[in-house]
Amino acid sequence: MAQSILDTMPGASTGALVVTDHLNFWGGKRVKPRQEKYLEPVFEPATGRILCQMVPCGAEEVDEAIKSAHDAYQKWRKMSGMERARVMLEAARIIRERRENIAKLEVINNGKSITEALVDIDVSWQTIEYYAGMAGTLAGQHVQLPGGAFAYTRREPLGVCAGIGAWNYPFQIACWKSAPALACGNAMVFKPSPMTPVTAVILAEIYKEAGVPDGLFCVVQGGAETGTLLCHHPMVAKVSFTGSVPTGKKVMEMSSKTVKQVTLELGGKSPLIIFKDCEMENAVKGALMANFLTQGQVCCNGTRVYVQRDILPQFLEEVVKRTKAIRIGDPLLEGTRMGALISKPQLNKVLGYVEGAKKQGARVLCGGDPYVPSDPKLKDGYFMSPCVLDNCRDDMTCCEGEIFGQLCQCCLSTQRRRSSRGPTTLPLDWPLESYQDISRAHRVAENLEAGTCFINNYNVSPVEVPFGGFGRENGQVDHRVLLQLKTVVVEMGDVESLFEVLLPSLHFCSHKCE
Ligand SMILES: NC(=O)C1=CN([C@@H]2O[C@H](COP(=O)(O)OP(=O)(O)OC[C@H]3O[C@@H](n4cnc5c(N)ncnc54)[C@H](O)[C@@H]3O)[C@@H](O)[C@H]2O)C=CC1
Repeated sequence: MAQSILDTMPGASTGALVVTDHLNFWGGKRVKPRQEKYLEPVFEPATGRILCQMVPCGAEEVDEAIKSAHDAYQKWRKMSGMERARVMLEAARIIRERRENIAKLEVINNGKSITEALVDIDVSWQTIEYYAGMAGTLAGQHVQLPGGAFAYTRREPLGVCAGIGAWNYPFQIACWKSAPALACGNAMVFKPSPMTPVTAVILAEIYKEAGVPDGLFCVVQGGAETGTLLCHHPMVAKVSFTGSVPTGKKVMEMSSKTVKQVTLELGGKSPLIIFKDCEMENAVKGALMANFLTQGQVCCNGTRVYVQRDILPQFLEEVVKRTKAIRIGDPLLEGTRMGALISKPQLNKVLGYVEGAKKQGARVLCGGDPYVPSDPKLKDGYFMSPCVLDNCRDDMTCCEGEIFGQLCQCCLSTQRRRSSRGPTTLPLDWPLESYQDISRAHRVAENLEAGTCFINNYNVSPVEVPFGGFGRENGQVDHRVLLQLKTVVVEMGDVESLFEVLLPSLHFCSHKCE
């Protein structure tokens, strides 16, 4: 049982946990996978050891989960917003109470530092709390019409929503997707990334414990094939996806076949602009926050850093000094600030970008190498020293695509040009502007084509604020795409028919003919 996994967490250490519990969840319980011949190993990034086996769900299992979610939806949708809110607040409370144990499990599966994982879990329960607060406020409109007639609109749930998650924020993404969906009266079948299958099922158990109807939040494990089954299933009303741009396009295309609504949270390649009137200490801190969270595996990171010429040497010196001081190692230790990348292929991909950047003329100011921590149990982990590049140009490979690693995040694209680059071709842009001249800050924000602009900070995403570059999650916008509007028109008098005038003559005529 998940509870027992969480119970073992207080004494958990890196390199010791093996997860053998079933990772699917529907009908209110964990479900044994049926396609065991297709099992895929899931690795603990800090050690390279096998943590568990993920068995993808096939068509029959996906169908069963969706039907279980649909049954729960029939009960949940009839509850008032306040009733739903109470259950959700209880779920938020349980998560808060178990935050440390959930965070530890997340670290073991994902490789990020415990300091960051704790923030993720806090953001998770806050998201559920926020949308619980909104559940009771969802209301339609009343419109008065002539002659005492009126119309009203009802804001109704869509039905069963599918959530497809990425591996960089496994538990948080499951909460970001489920909290607004459930608050609006929907059910959700969630598919985590096959690389991080462990914590979504903990969320399913917590929702159940809090009192949702059995099946309301289901978890199906798997990769592209299972995701495809969700996108094609006729009983799924909406797909909310987080991941890469190419997969997002496929999700949109598949969902269009059965006219499902879609929310896409995709990758990006955001710029970070540092003006010479910045407060240097904050600009440097902002650059680190923009580049190194979750080992650089964050879709909104500010990876292309444009610094005005006058302050460039000082800026680089400070950034390099602090980057070298980042403590890398066992992600479960309190003092660690950088853990391991998600997988060996991801590590190799990022190292490949470093080599490519060097060949194209970038200068490595620090890092960019595989890192072997002194603790022998971490020798096969996917660690890399965070890297700062100088002399980058927009046409370099490292400045074009999303890298998702410590190179990308510290790829200082410090071009000696006067103008800062315009929007990227990717759908996601979160530019940072760091300066003290606040009127310039607003002028630049107005003229950037971007989903979000941070002024004098970076990667600050409280749940109250809409997040995204293509689709939007959080804040007061998310729930609108999780509800459908039904208009009800009510007549209080007699029916006026346009055809009524013809009737007397017709009647007269037939009478005469008789
Ligand atoms: N926006 C974000 O937060 C994230 C962006 N990414 C970007 O994506 C890159 C690759 O990461 P992946 O995890 O491989 O992303 P991905 O886009 O391949 O996978 C994301 C999710 O979609 C599922 N999926 C894959 N193919 C599918 C299909 N045909 N139909 C339905 N679902 C499908 C995956 O199983 C996973 O749950 C990263 O290097 C990064 O650039 C990755 C994670 C998060």
